[in-house]
Amino acid sequence: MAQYSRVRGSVALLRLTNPPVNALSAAVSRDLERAVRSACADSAVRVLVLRGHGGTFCGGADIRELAGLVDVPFRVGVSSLVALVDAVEAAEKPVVAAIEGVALGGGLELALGCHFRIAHGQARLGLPEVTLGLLPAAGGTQRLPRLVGFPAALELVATGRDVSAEEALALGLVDHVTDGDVEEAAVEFARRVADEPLASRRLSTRPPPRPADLDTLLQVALERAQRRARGALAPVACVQAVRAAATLPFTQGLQLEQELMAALLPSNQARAMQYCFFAQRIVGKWSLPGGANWRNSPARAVSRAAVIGLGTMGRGIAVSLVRAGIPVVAMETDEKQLRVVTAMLEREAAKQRRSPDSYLQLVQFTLERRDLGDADLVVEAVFEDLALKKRLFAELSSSCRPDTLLCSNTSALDVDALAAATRRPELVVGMHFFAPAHVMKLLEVVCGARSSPVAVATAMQLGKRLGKVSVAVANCPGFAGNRMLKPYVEQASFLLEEGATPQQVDAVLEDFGFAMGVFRMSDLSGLDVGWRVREEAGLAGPTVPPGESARRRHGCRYSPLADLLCEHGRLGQKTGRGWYLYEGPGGRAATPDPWLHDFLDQYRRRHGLRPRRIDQQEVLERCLYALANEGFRILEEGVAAGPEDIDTIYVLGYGWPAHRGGPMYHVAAVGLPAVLSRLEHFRRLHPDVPQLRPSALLRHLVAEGSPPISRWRELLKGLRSQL
Ligand SMILES: CCCCCCCCCCCCCC(=O)CC(=O)SCCNC(=O)CCNC(=O)[C@H](O)C(C)(C)COP(=O)(O)OP(=O)(O)OC[C@H]1O[C@@H](n2cnc3c(N)ncnc32)[C@H](O)[C@@H]1OP(=O)(O)O
Ligand SMILES: NC(=O)C1=CN([C@@H]2O[C@H](COP(=O)(O)OP(=O)(O)OC[C@H]3O[C@@H](n4cnc5c(N)ncnc54)[C@H](O)[C@@H]3O)[C@@H](O)[C@H]2O)C=CC1
Repeated sequence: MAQYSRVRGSVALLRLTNPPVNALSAAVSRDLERAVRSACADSAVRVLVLRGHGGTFCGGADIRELAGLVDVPFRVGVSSLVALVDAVEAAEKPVVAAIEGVALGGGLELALGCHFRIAHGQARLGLPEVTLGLLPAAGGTQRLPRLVGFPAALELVATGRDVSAEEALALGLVDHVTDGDVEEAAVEFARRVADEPLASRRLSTRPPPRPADLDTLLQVALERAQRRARGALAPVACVQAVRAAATLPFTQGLQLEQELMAALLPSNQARAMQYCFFAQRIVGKWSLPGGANWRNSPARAVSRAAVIGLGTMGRGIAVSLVRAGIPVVAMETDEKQLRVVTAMLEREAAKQRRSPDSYLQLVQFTLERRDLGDADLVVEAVFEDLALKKRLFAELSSSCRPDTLLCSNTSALDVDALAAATRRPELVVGMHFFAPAHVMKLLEVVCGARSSPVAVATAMQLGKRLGKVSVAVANCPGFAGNRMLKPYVEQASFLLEEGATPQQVDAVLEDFGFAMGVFRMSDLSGLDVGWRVREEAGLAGPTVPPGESARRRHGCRYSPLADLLCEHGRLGQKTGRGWYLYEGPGGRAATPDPWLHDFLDQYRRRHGLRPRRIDQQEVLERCLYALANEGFRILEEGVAAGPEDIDTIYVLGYGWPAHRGGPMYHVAAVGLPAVLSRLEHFRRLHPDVPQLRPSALLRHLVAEGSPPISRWRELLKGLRSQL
């Protein structure tokens, strides 16, 4: 909990202890407040040093208490932290925070209550509450602007971005950075400042920062927040609270901060985002049917990796590896790709404030496969062509060390088929990164039927080391994420056939919170990607059996609209036209295209389709429920271990708004009986669309009385599990 001991005579060392991240639960906050008061009352103590335990300062307020997951009366929980920070700031003896590991959320607010802050060079500091649907409500929104200035505070609070110790020092957030022992440095520092007057160090007493361009700063912050997460409440509340720091005296600002927090805490959005937080931790606790799991299966060390194919994906994967300090052999057949990667590494090094050489020296470019021999792990990212990949895996199996893991970044192909092409199927897994691979936080680890625990553990661990959230899924076409995308995209196309426009469908999805609607997203990725997949699957192009009607495939409804656009050379942004019109090839600004509207009219006339008015609710329900329904099938087949896995994949990989929790969380929040009834309704209207047939699992859950989503994982263990 919290205790204090005296070191070197007059310095009291207070230790905050609540493993693993020293979260400030109500009990811990109260305990620490008592320790602060005792140390202050000890006449032998002149100065206090406050540090954490286990290599970290503090990960913030206890999110389980905030989320109502543990039984602490809410007001007691939150008021203890506020009282603690106030007591620290009001102490008559200097308090020095010794920060290592992280000081996040309430942890940083506690440090802001201290009179001085020392940080270890590797520490990270931030106020990530906005990512939990909250705001820093232990004075953070009022004290931070008084310390680092209004613009920097506004940005940090509204985005939740954390900063390095180096940046914290530049901002004035910390007083000193050390690469040595942080406690030693803090004790030394404390002795130097023991007699300094404290008045100016109490941030609450500082005058409000008043930037001349306040209104512009606020406007820009609000616009950015809306662009990042349309409809999210917390970023707006964060901006309002920081505004108060500039416009109101401290106590009134604090009161507004707490009122805003009182409105956010019980909101559905905060619940959804806190669910996402815990979901992202649950997915790390993977298991395989044989009993191997995250606890009993150690990962193999990856001290050298290789990437094959440096196109859109491979270059991002190579950058991620280099950024994590892992030497990479990068292989290509097209020499000009090597120059692109070099430029990207230089840009990335500049962004991380590193010298270009520190990154470039970690990469060995090659056009020769024999140079891969020494890698611990290879990630293949060549064209999505099964024959090419199988050939490559067979060759790698001969040319790499016998214990080298062979991983594919395929987005949908059969990982077992790749494994079967090698003499080491147990060392083959899918590592499905998302574009751009050095930015997106998701990694789907595709466990083949013969993948060994060590292969899965190594891929999962490597993902974490690259700063990603790794989710284990079983092997099936499209795995979890892309498999669910298919019914979603199909429904959107059917809606166009029935009378909607791309901009209407996109507007509904963007209002729901997606950064981009389905058609804008398809234009961005390139319509030819899906076209090639459909051709391979016999749904489009020359492989369609002769005599098959344009709008039916394998006895089911099919929309050829996207194929027709591709045949017209409309591949999306890359060709300057797709579902929308762009300024030119590579353009980003989408405008509605009159050509497309004529094309849709003609198409409907040709197929005798009478356009009808389609309302927003139908667009949303058909797209999202079809997607979630496929999610239930994935769960019932054991392709994903629980709803948390699917929701994490969608929030981190597909732009599903975090304040809506994810597709499975969303349908649980809407109510499973209501979702079932709407799917049954749509199924009656569209009997030739199998994706609208409610899944057996959805029916089962409704029959079981719609248990809360937190219980689904346990219930699923009784079903067929591939994980
Ligand atoms: C009527 C109403 C009146 C209202 C009045 C309003 C008054 C308001 C009072 C003030 C309220 C206080 C407001 C506030 O400041 C709120 C906060 O501080 S919210 C918390 C902010 N902190 C964070 O968001 C940090 C979250 N954690 C992390 O980012 C990472 O965990 C961390 C970087 C710390 C460590 O990462 P890593 O080493 O990778 O470990 P894991 O992520 O796997 O975590 C390990 C383990 O720890 C659990 N955990 C982490 N952080 C917390 C936490 N803050 N609380 C509880 N538990 C935490 C995590 O879940 C893992 O446990 P599992 O069992 O594996 O899930
Ligand atoms: N583009 C995307 O958004 C995503 C793609 N993927 C998957 O990643 C893989 C790569 O896709 P992209 O990067 O988009 O393709 P890309 O076409 O941009 O790049 C492929 C690269 O592989 C190189 N290459 C081809 N054969 C090679 C060989 N034998 N040896 C070495 N290099 C070779 C090509 O020269 C090209 O530079 C595919 O399997 C794809 O399905 C996965 C997730 C997202």
